[in-house]
Amino acid sequence: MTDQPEQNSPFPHAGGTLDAAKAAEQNPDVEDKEGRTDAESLREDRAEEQALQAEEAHADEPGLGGDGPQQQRPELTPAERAAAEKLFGDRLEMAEKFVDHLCSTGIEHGLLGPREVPRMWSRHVLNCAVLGPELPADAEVADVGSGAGLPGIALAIARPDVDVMLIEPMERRVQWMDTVTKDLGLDNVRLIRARAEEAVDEVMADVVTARAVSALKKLIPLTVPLLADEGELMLLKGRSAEAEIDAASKAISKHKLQRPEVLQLGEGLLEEPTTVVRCRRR
Ligand SMILES: C[S@@+](CC[C@H](N)C(=O)[O-])C[C@H]1O[C@@H](n2cnc3c(N)ncnc32)[C@H](O)[C@@H]1O
Repeated sequence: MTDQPEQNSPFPHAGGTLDAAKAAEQNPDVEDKEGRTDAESLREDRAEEQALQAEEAHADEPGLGGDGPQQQRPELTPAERAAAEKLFGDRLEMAEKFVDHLCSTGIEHGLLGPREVPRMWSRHVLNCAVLGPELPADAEVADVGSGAGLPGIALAIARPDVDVMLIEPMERRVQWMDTVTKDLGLDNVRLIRARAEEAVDEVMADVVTARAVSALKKLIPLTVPLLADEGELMLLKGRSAEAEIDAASKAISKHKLQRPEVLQLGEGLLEEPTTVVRCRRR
């Protein structure tokens, strides 16, 4: 999860259950709704499961950013400062403290790559915070695959009226977010250590967000079950947004969603606007 916010995570899928595994082994040629055979689907699930375990095992190893000198928070450029003041208001100091954590322990723990430090504001924190003004008043927000708290912590800082559930399966990342949110004194967040698919019974959100977790065709089945009836998905994406929507057409119709909208947020505020895919139920 180092460099590219728009890069797709290799480990978003639920992982096969034992029953699914048995079924796949017995019926290797049966196709699922996405046209994959059970055996292909199982292989893909296992690869994703292994990738998640491998990433967990190596997340805190030296060499992922912890070896070098401690990195410092980059200065805000005048344009970034104007955006940060607008988005964070009187919580700008809290946002600065969050950036301090990202640039120090966040890098040391391998949550972001060291090359991200100079662009921590523009490409990560401001890029996520531009979603803030789009959230309904007092909304319940669920951020799936929060990792280093992006976008979840940035949104909780920008919008003190909303409650943000930070859903993340990897223990070290959850511990890091726990330390950081306590240090910031951020009281409108709740940490849920789980995969999205395990959190279905305890989450019913007005807005579900995710950044760099998975391509849309896999992200939709993970996130829609966490939505309240009138809720909406706000998924941060990159240039691939339209192509991902096309590739997700079966998931969109299966989950009874309207055709997603692609929004460009932060135009005139950020050097590069943030692409967000918004989906609502039909
Ligand atoms: C590439 S990181 C992105 C982290 C953060 N959203 C960001 O933009 O910096 C992907 C994160 O998604 C988490 N993840 C993967 N599969 C998930 C699932 N099924 N449910 C919830 N989180 C998941 C991973 O543990 C990882 O922290």
